[in-house]
Amino acid sequence: MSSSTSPPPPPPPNAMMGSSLRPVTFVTGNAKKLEEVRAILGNSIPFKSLKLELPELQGEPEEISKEKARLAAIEVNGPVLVEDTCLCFNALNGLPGPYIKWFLQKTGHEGLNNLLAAYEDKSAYAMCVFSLALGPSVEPMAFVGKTQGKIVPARGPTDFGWDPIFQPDGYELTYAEMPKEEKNKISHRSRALAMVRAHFAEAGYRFQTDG
Ligand SMILES: O=c1nc[nH]c2c1ncn2[C@H]1C[C@H](O)[C@@H](COP(=O)(O)OP(=O)(O)OP(=O)(O)O)O1
Ligand SMILES: [Mg+2]
Repeated sequence: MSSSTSPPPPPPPNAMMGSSLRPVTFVTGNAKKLEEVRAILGNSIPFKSLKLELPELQGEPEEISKEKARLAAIEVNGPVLVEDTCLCFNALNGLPGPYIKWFLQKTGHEGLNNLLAAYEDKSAYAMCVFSLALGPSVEPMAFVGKTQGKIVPARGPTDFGWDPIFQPDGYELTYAEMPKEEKNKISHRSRALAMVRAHFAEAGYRFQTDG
């Protein structure tokens, strides 16, 4: 059956599609994270950055990351991207997980190895949860990337967190010993950013140009 009036157009796949967004601001207090995000994203997603240490909830990694995004979106009053990084020991059912920053600060690389001394299983995974909030009143979306590996006595440069004690599966080198480009190919961060990128491509956001 045909009708004389055409049906209403289907709703856009994303409510923000076609509207002009300000560029996304990546909010972090960690310069090394920012360096990696820049190297991994290149020109694929236009973004600015803001150095800000946001308060972090306790809880499950995804909720911690999303809450960070909510707070960042209020600060920036626009679209934001944040991430929270976990280092999870399988023998400890995923701990230290999101609390790795404090464990690292208080016990150092050696203390982190000692935590596993009582266990045969030294396996671990690095995890990054990026959260994107399009604005202060929009529910954040989370994107997770993981890299499996094991915890080893520290080897390599000590300029970025727990890189010297994490040896990804399939490598004889720790993250710290690997050339940066190699880490960025296989890292928890690059895997999560691949999902962020796919989302941007799919949602078709348009960004305001300056001015
Ligand atoms: O690829 C990494 N390789 C080695 N170490 C890493 C990596 N990525 C984060 N890290 C460290 C930084 C911090 O000690 C903890 C995560 O805590 P996390 O709250 O996500 O980071 P942060 O407070 O430094 O920066 P932010 O302002 O974005 O929250 O693991
Ligand atoms: Mg933090």
